[in-house]
Amino acid sequence: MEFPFDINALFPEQISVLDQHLAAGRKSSGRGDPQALIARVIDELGKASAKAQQLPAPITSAAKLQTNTHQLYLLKDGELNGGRGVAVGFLKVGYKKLFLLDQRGAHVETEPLCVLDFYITENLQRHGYGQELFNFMLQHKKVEPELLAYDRPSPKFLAFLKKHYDLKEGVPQVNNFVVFNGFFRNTAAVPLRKVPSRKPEGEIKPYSLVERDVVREERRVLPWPFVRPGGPLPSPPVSRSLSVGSSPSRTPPAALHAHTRLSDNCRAKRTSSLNRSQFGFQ
Ligand SMILES: CC(=O)SCCNC(=O)CCNC(=O)[C@H](O)C(C)(C)COP(=O)(O)OP(=O)(O)OC[C@H]1O[C@@H](n2cnc3c(N)ncnc32)[C@H](O)[C@@H]1OP(=O)(O)O
Repeated sequence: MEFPFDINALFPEQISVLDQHLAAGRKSSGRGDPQALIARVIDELGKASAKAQQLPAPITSAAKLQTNTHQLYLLKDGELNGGRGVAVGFLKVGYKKLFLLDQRGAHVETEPLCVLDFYITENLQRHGYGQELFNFMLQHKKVEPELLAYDRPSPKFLAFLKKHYDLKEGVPQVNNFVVFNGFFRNTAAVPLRKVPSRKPEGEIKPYSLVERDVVREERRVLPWPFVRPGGPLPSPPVSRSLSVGSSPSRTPPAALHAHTRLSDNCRAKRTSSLNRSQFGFQ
């Protein structure tokens, strides 16, 4: 995604880790307030992500980032757009308190790191950028992919997780999050924040109200999947499957460190692909 200002001046690193302060490590050498320009990049990427996922409104924006404790990894390609750089995409993660079901169907109260939003601009998808961004986050957060919770992953994202990290056996949940088999097997290594068993009433909702749900709340009276008295079961808000891999079959857990083994492949693929697709950026 191109912008009418110098992306390289705004984001000195190939991947910038942004939080509520909207600072990317260096003051812009161009015109304008760096924070406002960073906000503009986040807002445009957030809008494009929502459109790609057919969400009614963006779940990622500068304003939302400023009022949460989420982290947003922003990937640029500094060589494109005549050396001014382009914003390639972003990955947003954050901790969420969740009730999850383990393989035996028992409720587990957790606070895992969750993947909340993930987007690579359309014309750069399937070039390895997504894997580069995801691997960076895994290393930055020191976490393995099966130890994360995924907020309503799209079909493309599920294909991505299966291909790159061998994540395919999901543990069925009643909320919108997807976790994979290794999530519960490796709880010793999970950056789970153990939540005290006794919580004030209502602090944790049986149905986790997250950003995607807040968007939906603006259009609905009752949150899915609760049924209106006497009414039919409402449909999910978007036409994406809400859980995956409910097969009872058990396969060996995904090999740890798969992402590091694959990172070289992803770079090689992207480099060759880029030669065919460096035109027509939005
Ligand atoms: C919790 C959430 O954030 S859910 C929302 C996820 N985001 C979206 O769905 C937005 C649109 N999609 C995208 O932005 C991207 O496709 C991402 C972020 C899912 C993946 O980023 P990419 O740069 O495309 O991934 P990368 O190139 O590293 O890996 C490619 C693999 O991802 C999967 N993938 C990517 N695009 C597609 C697609 N159009 N159809 C099917 N699978 C896809 C495939 O497994 C693909 O491997 P393949 O080309 O050999 O089939």
